[in-house]
Amino acid sequence: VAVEKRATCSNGKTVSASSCCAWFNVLSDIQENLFNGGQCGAEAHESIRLVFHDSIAISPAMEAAGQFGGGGADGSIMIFDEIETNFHPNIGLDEIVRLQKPFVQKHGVTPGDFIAFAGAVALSNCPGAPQMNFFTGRAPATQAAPDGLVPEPFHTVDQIIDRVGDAGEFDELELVWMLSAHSIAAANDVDPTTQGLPFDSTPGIFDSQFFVETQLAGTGFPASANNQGEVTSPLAGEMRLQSDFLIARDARTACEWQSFVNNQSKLVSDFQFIFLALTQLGQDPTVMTDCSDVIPISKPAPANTPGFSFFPAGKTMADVEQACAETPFPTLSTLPGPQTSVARIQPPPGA
Ligand code: HEM
Ligand SMILES: [Ca+2]
Ligand SMILES: [Ca+2]
Repeated sequence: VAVEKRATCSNGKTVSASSCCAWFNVLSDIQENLFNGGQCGAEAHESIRLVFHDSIAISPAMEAAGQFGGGGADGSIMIFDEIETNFHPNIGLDEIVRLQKPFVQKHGVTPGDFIAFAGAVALSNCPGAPQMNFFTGRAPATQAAPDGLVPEPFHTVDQIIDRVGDAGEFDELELVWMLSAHSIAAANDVDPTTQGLPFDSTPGIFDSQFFVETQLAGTGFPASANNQGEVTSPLAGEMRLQSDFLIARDARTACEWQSFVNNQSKLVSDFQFIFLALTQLGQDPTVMTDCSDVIPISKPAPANTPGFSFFPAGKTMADVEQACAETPFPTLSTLPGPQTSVARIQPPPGA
């Protein structure tokens, strides 16, 4: 096997292989024309969710039973979008697939590589995110993934632990790591009446507020009540998924959940690891090319949130539903002022 040497691209940047250089053109194109000038907005959030829903659809258990179990991070969700975006857990992803497709065609890259790339670039736009990795080499999927492999917010903790265990031999701690993505997330379809309801009070920042706020006692729904997979949240305007509520309180996962509170460096290193693993599901990493040099250095967390967690205004330790039996919940300060409502995320035009 010929080992490619480090190469210098026409923009003067050094990369691990000359084949990586073409991705700089993709980068500037999507930063400008998909992510609205490098924002951590709805398009970035949806591009990150798309990585998960493309990659997690792989099942060695189904293969062992003689059925096709999906190809993981293979771009199937874009190539067979007419099939996969109609699966119930993929609701709403037709929109980001439609927005991404023209870039795939224009730049002549594979859908699987593009989805992983867009996800890594999207994360780099969210202050506080890890330095993201990106490897190329995903051949186009030849079959749609089967239905039933993507976790739903109304699934039990057992179901979700089993699913990620099957997909990538991920354990329950790694499940918690991957859910850090819900720190930069909102729901458009869980509540059919209202779009863009964030999962934490800082949906534009990759921080640990998701892990703090999911531990607070629920008080109400941000919009309509009794939606499948939704439970009450502690803040006006905030959406809480039943699955996040349960995983935050399950004896197998609660201490790992709490471990991210006030610990940005653990959050960052665990997510950097698990995101790369997700983007390599179903692929052989030893034959992929490391183009991580193309991904921008992530924006630092803003000065007013220096990696530390806080209680939202009006909330204190008394609101914490302590679930980790071994370690007390960290002492946090409360943001000053009256309780505020979490602002909705503007969906992309035409969504
Ligand atoms: C494992 C169990 C998981 C469940 C049950 C789950 C469920 C959901 C649901 C129901 C939504 C709202 C969708 C909508 O109504 O628009 C959502 C949003 C999101 N999820 Fe997850 N998710 C899980 C794991 C993950 C993982 C591992 C990632 C990424 C690594 C991820 C990334 C996201 C993102 C970024 C959004 C926000 C999308 C947006 O703002 O438009 N999720 N998730
Ligand atoms: Ca796939
Ligand atoms: Ca956040």
